[in-house]
Amino acid sequence: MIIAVSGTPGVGKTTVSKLLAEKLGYEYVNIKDFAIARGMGEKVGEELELDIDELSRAVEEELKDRNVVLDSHLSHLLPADQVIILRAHPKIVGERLSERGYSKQKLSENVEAELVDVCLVEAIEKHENVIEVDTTSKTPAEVVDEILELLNKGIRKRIGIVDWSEVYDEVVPYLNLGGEE
Ligand SMILES: Nc1ncnc2c1ncn2[C@@H]1O[C@H](COP(=O)(O)OP(=O)(O)OP(=O)(O)O)[C@@H](O)[C@H]1O
Repeated sequence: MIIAVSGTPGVGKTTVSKLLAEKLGYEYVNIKDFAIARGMGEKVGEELELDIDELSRAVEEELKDRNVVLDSHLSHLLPADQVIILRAHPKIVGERLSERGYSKQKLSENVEAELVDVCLVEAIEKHENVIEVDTTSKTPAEVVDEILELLNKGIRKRIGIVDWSEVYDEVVPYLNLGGEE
């Protein structure tokens, strides 16, 4: 069983993926490490540009018969039996990515992506089994318990639980509306 945990950078994918894998007794797979170990991808500045088709083939070939939790903001684009899309208030995403020293442009791109549901929309275009979880004001353990409760009830699809358009004004400070670098 492949469970893909995805979402905007900074929503808590790695934290939740590791705890979810531990609770399920699944292998934790960081997709970036998986790709690098196989000589995939091309360094573009700080980023590793990955070929999704090549990555999908490798995941399909190597992981399809194993119980794994895939951790990446790209994992919803890969072959998976279940996709978990983590959400967080865009202000939280902004605060966390600011602490990492993201440029104003990169910060704005990611906050906007969370604001307009980019990962969720991409996930439901590709997968039927998509569970969306709002991590705002929840501990990682509470998030994992919520995921396990849904899966144990046989719920494979639960989306449409956040609408950040209502908080747009709160995140304007993180949006690079002036086009600064
Ligand atoms: N539920 C939570 N409550 C409070 N803090 C959290 C929670 N989940 C994650 N964090 C914190 O938020 C930061 C980002 O978490 P994490 O690295 O797991 O996010 P990510 O989505 O994997 O980011 P990236 O995609 O950049 O790797 C970390 O400092 C982590 O400790």
